[in-house]
Amino acid sequence: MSLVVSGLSVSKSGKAIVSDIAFTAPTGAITGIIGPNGAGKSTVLSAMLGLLTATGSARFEDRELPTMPRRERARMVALVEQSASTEERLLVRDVVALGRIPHEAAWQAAPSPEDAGIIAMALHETGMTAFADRRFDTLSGGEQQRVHMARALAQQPRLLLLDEPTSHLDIAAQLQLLALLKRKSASGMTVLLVLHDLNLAARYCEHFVLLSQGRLAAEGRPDEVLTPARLQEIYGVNARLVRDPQAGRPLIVYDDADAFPPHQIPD
Ligand SMILES: Nc1ncnc2c1ncn2[C@@H]1O[C@H](COP(=O)(O)OP(=O)(O)OP(=O)(O)O)[C@@H](O)[C@H]1O
Repeated sequence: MSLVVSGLSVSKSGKAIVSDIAFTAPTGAITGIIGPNGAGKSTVLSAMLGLLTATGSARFEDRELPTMPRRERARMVALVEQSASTEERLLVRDVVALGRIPHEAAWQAAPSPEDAGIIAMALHETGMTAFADRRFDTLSGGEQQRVHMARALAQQPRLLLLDEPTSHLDIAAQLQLLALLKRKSASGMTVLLVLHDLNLAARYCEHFVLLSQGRLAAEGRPDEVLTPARLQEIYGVNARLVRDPQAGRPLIVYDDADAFPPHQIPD
């Protein structure tokens, strides 16, 4: 069943952060939420889960996500945040085991054999098996990001939300992660992810949701959403679109950018 978002609005400090966002993320597909810095992408993910005060609707499997009881929702939806806080003194396998908590009985002291198998599989799928007995705070940024992914997989969600999950990953790890998400979506998981790399997004996402200044700017297939005119209007970049001869997906070739406008020059 698709994720259907409608009329989603968030205000903070009296200012509209996102307004009247509406889109549909199809089941068994990867939907990419794209848009410039500050467009409202992370805000939309948080609002969909009721993690901040919002109006509007985010429905999945006939349930209203923002108002669902947290534990019940965690059996259905996992979120990999941009910078997740983690109990740093835990071992990697214990961080991943946190993903099983929504599924455990209240009295359960340790993971069941079934849970242990699911945790081992999540470590394997993210290439983190060899790190299982390392302390989380000794890992590199990219390794930590993979552990957060493993924790989300251990949750066995039917809807997986990811906020810039590749930001710390080298190119091989980025491709491996996206291929993993592709397999998950092909087996029925609905995947929604925020990505800044538009070429990578166009390669792996079937559906795009483009945000700009807190509003929905476009929604549809990557080749429908990514046009040179839109890239100029929304990102302020000059680009040409060509087609990847093998994958058949759109490829963006960027022209050189102008220097930073004065207000963006770092101190
Ligand atoms: N408390 C607040 N008061 C005013 N503005 C805020 C507040 N919190 C967030 N914002 C603004 O809301 C906008 C949307 O933020 P959000 O993190 O959702 O953007 P984003 O699209 O995820 O950006 P990025 O790509 O940089 O991660 C930003 O311009 C941010 O500065």
